[in-house]
Amino acid sequence: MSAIFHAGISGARGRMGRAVSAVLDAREDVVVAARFDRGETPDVSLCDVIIDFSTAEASVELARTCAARGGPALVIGSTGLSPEQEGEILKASEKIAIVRSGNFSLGVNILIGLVQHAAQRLDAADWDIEIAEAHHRRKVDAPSGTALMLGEAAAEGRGQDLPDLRAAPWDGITGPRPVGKIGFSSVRAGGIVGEHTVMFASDDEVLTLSHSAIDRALFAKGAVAAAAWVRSRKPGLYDMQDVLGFRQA
Ligand SMILES: NC(=O)C1=CN([C@@H]2O[C@H](COP(=O)(O)OP(=O)(O)OC[C@H]3O[C@@H](n4cnc5c(N)ncnc54)[C@H](OP(=O)(O)O)[C@@H]3O)[C@@H](O)[C@H]2O)C=CC1
Ligand SMILES: O=C(O)C1=N[C@H](C(=O)O)C[C@H](O)C1
Repeated sequence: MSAIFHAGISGARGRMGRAVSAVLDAREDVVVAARFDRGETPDVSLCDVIIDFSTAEASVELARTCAARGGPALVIGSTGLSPEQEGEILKASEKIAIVRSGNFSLGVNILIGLVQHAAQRLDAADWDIEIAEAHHRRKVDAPSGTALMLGEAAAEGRGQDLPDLRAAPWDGITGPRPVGKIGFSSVRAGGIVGEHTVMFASDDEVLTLSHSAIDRALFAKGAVAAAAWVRSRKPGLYDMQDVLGFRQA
């Protein structure tokens, strides 16, 4: 059995916080040293690593707090961060090790590689890319963090940055589709855990790559694996591609 470590849960009473709690409680090598939510000041000194599924603002605040004292390491799953907030996380990662990902599932992290591969090989002049996602009615951000990661992978495949390729939402008299843009669409309904589809469409054929999350325990298991991985890493900003060994140093 691996050495025991002390974990904290930020956003502990939320949907993901409860899922993470269940995964941690089932492990013999983890002591849950802190659980906290909105309005509670955590004693982060009790933890080797904190798993955070809360809000963009709360994640930035937590990263600042941990960076200021040189630890603990963080696993950040919150989505909907602005570019400025992403910059704050990057800054904190100069002092502490952080794994940040919009999706901790193995399937989505394989899908990212497939999307990049396809985008690299399918000529932007002929192939349009559309990313569609569906989530439960309580989700507050759109497009989902996963959809944006898939968009980044597609843009990378085309040798560009997503902000340069992201299409404005199709609504009203849009005119013809601009060549090479990446479109996004979102559905919010019922209890859908998480559906993502990347469509590559030419005049002659359509290639569709998709992923369905069946139980959010999936994300919790991935986040706990990331926590076990990151607690002994040097400061830096990592993602699930690093945790899963998909990115070579
Ligand atoms: N990366 C991934 O794989 C996944 C990411 N997510 C993302 O995780 C985040 C949380 O999702 P979910 O669990 O469904 O949302 P919930 O709203 O169910 O949970 C969020 C929790 O965070 C709490 N919170 C708010 N402010 C703070 C704070 N300052 N410090 C600590 N906790 C705080 C909330 O409290 P209160 O209710 O009082 O505001 C709530 O209990 C979202 O951004 C979501 O998109 C979700 C699933 C997977
Ligand atoms: O809010 C959720 O529920 C989810 N959020 C993540 C996202 O924004 O992609 C991951 C997952 O799809 C569930």
